[in-house]
Amino acid sequence: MQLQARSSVARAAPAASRTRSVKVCSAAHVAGIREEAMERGKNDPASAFNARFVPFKDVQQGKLSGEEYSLDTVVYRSKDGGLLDVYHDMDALKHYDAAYWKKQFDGRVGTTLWPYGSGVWSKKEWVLPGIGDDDIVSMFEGGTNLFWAERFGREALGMSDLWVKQCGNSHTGSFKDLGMTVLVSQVNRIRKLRPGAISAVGCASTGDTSAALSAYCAAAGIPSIVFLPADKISLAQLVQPIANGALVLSIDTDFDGCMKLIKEVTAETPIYLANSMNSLRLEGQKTAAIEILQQFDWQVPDWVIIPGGNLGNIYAFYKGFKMCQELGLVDRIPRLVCAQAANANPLYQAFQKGWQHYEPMKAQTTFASAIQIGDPVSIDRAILALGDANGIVEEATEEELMDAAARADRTGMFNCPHTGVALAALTKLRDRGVIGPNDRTVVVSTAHGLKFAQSKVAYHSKEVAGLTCQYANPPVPVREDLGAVMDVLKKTFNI
Ligand SMILES: Cc1ncc(COP(=O)(O)O)c(C=O)c1O
Ligand SMILES: N[C@@H](CCOP(=O)(O)O)C(=O)O
Repeated sequence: MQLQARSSVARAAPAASRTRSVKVCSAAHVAGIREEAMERGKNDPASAFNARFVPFKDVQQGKLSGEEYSLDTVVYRSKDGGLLDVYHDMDALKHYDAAYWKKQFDGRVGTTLWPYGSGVWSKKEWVLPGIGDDDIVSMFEGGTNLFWAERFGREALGMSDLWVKQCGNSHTGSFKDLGMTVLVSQVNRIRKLRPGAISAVGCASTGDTSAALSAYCAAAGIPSIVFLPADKISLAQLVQPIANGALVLSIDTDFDGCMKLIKEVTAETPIYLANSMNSLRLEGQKTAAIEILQQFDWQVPDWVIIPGGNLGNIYAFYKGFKMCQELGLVDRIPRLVCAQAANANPLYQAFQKGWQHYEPMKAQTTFASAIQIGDPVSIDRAILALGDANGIVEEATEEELMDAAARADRTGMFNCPHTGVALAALTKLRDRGVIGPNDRTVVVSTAHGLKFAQSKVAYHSKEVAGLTCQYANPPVPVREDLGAVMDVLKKTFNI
């Protein structure tokens, strides 16, 4: 749909400035927030924009084939079985200039105005423009800190401009919240439009998608089902969907086996698929890229390094950067690095072969358990993203990823093993001189380290077979005796 007339839409002031800021915390006011959002929605400028599903192949070929689906349709694949993409009416968005969008997005930071206080929904016009504010299920996700890794950059890598985007500082402890707010909001809308169309929402997971899905569904009162590979996820991740009341199936297979099963189940039942094969998820995840640019005052970093497993997120970041470029907010996009565990590295293998040959693999056990994936659903999306962003794929062994996480922890972080994979990839690219000492570089931290306490404890206890654990810092057992305590202090600090 084209924007009718610029003047008619432009007359409406931005929603954030038209409506009083609602500083509300108590449950008694919640109905008020939703009513106000509904009222505001009647002339919401976002409704002048339009997004729909198109075949991903059309995006690859840069040409629309005419096959398209409303976002209210339950569909995950194009007619030829390929992936879909959410396609935005860019001409409509272009009716507003870059200054308008920057002002709009910047003006919503930190607000409690529903739903714009969310880092995702603060970009609503670029995400799901057609959804009513009242249908949105949000925890005010996003808005995560961009940590200047000053000491780690300087001491470990000789870098001056290294940053870590802390996507794990989020409601369920990973970046998955960004995509799940979008998917569950759209499910909420479809269930209101067509009761019975979706009876529950399901996913296969290595632990983070399941945590986010179960939390957002629980908030909305929607049943959720998660397929987990038995004994292959952390205890913290296992307990998350259990606590949120999801139906948890612990299946005697790996993630790829769970993914195969959930695809079959969702093809045959009114259970809606919540994995990133469903491109709605990526619309939320792409806002992390936009947020990084915003946090740098719309200056473009040289490199962004992202750990990759099912490979939806690397494409989501690319899409976020690309939209900012196409709409004139920035003049280029950063170079992207996808970092994989050496034990689960099908993308790395294909990159090594110059993209001439790709083969799924049986992923081996890795401490980076959330990316223990051998048959990534978004392989084509990742290849497109890396091709256009002059990208690189790097890998990290178990020792490299655990050491990198532990070493960076010593400078004030608390990294999950997947962030360790990205930090190890960065270390290798610095060693080879690919990334320069003054290059502005962002490492995307995808989950909170507290979800992976078990493996961190094992590392610091030097209990990992085959690893030297050179940055281990085991606790010192001491008797309840001042002399004994003083002995340890004197030895450690030479006092
Ligand atoms: C913590 C964590 N990091 C990285 C990833 C990789 O993201 P993607 O599957 O989108 O490549 C995942 C999930 O796969 C994850 O849970
Ligand atoms: N790491 C993921 C794996 C599934 O990825 P998805 O983005 O396709 O849902 C998880 O936490 O389950």
